[in-house]
Amino acid sequence: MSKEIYENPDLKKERQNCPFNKEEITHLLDGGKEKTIERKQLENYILSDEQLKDAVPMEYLSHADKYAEELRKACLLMHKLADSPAGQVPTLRALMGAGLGSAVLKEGNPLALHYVMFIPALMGQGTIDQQAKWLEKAYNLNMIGTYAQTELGHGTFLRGLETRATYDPKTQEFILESPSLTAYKWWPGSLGKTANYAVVMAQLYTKGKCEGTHPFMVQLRDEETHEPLPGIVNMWLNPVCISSYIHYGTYVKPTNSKLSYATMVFVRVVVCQDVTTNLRKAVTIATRYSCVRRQSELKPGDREPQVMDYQAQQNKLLPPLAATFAFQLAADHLWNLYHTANNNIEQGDLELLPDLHGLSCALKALCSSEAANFVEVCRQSCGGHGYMSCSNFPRIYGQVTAAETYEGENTVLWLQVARYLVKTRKEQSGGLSVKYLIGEEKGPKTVDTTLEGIVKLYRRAAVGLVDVAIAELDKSGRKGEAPHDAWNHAAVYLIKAAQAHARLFVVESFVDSLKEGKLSAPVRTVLSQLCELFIIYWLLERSGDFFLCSNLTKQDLLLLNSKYVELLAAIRPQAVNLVDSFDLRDEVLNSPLGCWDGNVYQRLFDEAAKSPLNQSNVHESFHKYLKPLLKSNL
Ligand SMILES: CCCCCCCCCCCCCCCC(=O)SCCNC(=O)CCNC(=O)[C@H](O)C(C)(C)COP(=O)(O)OP(=O)(O)OC[C@H]1O[C@@H](n2cnc3c(N)ncnc32)[C@H](O)[C@@H]1OP(=O)(O)O
Ligand SMILES: Cc1cc2nc3c(=O)[nH]c(=O)nc-3n(C[C@H](O)[C@H](O)[C@H](O)COP(=O)(O)OP(=O)(O)OC[C@H]3O[C@@H](n4cnc5c(N)ncnc54)[C@H](O)[C@@H]3O)c2cc1C
Repeated sequence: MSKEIYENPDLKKERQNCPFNKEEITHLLDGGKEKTIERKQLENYILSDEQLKDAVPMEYLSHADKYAEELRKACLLMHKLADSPAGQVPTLRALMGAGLGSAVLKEGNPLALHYVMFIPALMGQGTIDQQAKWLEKAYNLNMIGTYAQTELGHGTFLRGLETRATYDPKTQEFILESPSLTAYKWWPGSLGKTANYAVVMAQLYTKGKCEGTHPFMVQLRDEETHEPLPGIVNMWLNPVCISSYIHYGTYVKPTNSKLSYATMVFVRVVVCQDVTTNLRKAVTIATRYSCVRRQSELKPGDREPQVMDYQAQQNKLLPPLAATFAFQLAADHLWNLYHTANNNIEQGDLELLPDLHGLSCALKALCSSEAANFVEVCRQSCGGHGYMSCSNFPRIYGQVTAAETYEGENTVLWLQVARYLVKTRKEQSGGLSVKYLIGEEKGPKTVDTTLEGIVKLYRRAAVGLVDVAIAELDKSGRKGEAPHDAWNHAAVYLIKAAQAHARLFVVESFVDSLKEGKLSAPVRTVLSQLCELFIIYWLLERSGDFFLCSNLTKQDLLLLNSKYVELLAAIRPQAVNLVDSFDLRDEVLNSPLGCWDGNVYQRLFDEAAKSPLNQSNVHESFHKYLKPLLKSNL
């Protein structure tokens, strides 16, 4: 007799009479029906393998055992790559970062940097000969690489990196050295115990002249014994300069000195998608839990309500729910720009490079910081159970906040965006993704609070804040301040302008995608409600920017506030159906709070029982420490 599948009655009721086709949204997020089928096949292929399951929860293992266990599973996953039903590249993408891979590798993938940075660096920076020599070895996992750029003393300021690569024309070799403690490579993933090669970013010196940072291929460990090579600590190695600019002893300048920064651009682009995946997990866990959890009294004398029925809870969870769609659509748009720009760069056409740099910095900083804030709100919305390690919120939060720092600390990236915006506005040229900065924006006198009208307000704020920042820079210039001082003293304005630009891009991507998308009427309705909720939410959060740069009035704001709370109420009934559309398996959510069946309390109890401390009634430490204390009559 088939075992009755438990489904929490409240969740069951939430799922009745769904007015839209959930699968249509699943296909939209996957990139089409075929992609959904492929993803589900891959998930079954990976998650059905008993060898990939944890015998004990990772949190109860020592540091070294965690590493060994993650490495065991990561290597097993690589063995499964060859027979994957989804093909190598889609499988690799799924196994890196926050998606399917996180269901197996909960502490992180020791081989991630090999695929996310080492191979892309070879592909983007290596010459044809170097790619012929290294790429096959890297793809066949006959070598494991990492990307070693950050040092103890420098992570942001690449022109300040201390590692030196001096070219010796006599031996035609490069001598790589770390001249000081602060020059030690620090942070590169897998560098400690896993990788035996690295792309090392170092200052290239030739004929006594520093030619700036360049990538070098360096062997770190013996391929057989895995022992560090002699001198590895002082990095006295015979590396190979990738994308050699040394022709017969003479340095040949690259067409653009920033091409060596290209790997970072790629990762910034994929990080937007990765933090969005993590945000989807957090929103799913919090939403399902908020419909299972009943607490307090809404109507005197009534049964305790689902906490999702509190407007305060909807205000916490529905903007991040909307954000998952907004960030996904913007990340897709950025991914397309990346491919176009990259294809052009390969043909020597660098025209889109500044746009790609500006936009990838903007979106990486925006998506990672907003996602981190939203994940914390999701955690808080689950009360004490959200604080438990098994809720998965601590791990999701740790992964998303890391993205605020790695691949370019967000503040530094905002300032890069501002540099690009000021230049585009002043020169009135280029600026593919910021075309609103070229030519005069005729802002509407009265504010129109329709969707299109609100997008126009975002544009007014974006261009207005750049002008405010430029006015500050000019004011400092007139006072005789040097450009670098003026820039530093305008940083607050510059960052606001960069953030307004990033928000405009996300808002326009969301609105345009709904306009262009072939959606059924019910799906269009619910996504349009989410879109309107999100762009009003952000406007209310940043209303100062809009008051400063448009004719927004107090009346308009009150009207938008009422529209916002109406939308909360309108979307509330579909919250569970929307997160179900993400089609995130319980193993990927990895949280008793977010499981599909809503059997939260039993699963919490089962998780607690797994703790080593719960394997006996009295822990041995009682007899060693507590009992003597209790007897000591202090
Ligand atoms: C595959 C499946 C995936 C699955 C999903 C996995 C995801 C999840 C795993 C993630 C795993 C990651 C793990 C972390 C890996 C690290 O963290 S690797 C290390 C990352 N480090 C960084 O990002 C360093 C940040 N710092 C920098 O990029 C540079 O120092 C800065 C801030 C851009 C400044 O550089 P600078 O040389 O001082 O340049 P600056 O003088 O500011 O500007 C000069 C010109 O260059 C331009 N420029 C600067 N940078 C660039 C650039 N990158 N491009 C083009 N132009 C540029 C400027 O716009 C400027 O142009 P103009 O205005 O003159 O026209
Ligand atoms: C989880 C994780 C994984 C990582 N993996 C790798 C890796 O695989 N390979 C690798 O090479 N690196 C890696 N890193 C390092 C990472 O890239 C750097 O930490 C990052 O680039 C920030 O640099 P920093 O640590 O020097 O911070 P700093 O730049 O020292 O930041 C400190 C403060 O200074 C401020 N600041 C710095 N410059 C400016 C400026 N010009 N204007 C205004 N404020 C400024 C920053 O905003 C910040 O508030 C990793 C980091 C983390 C957290």
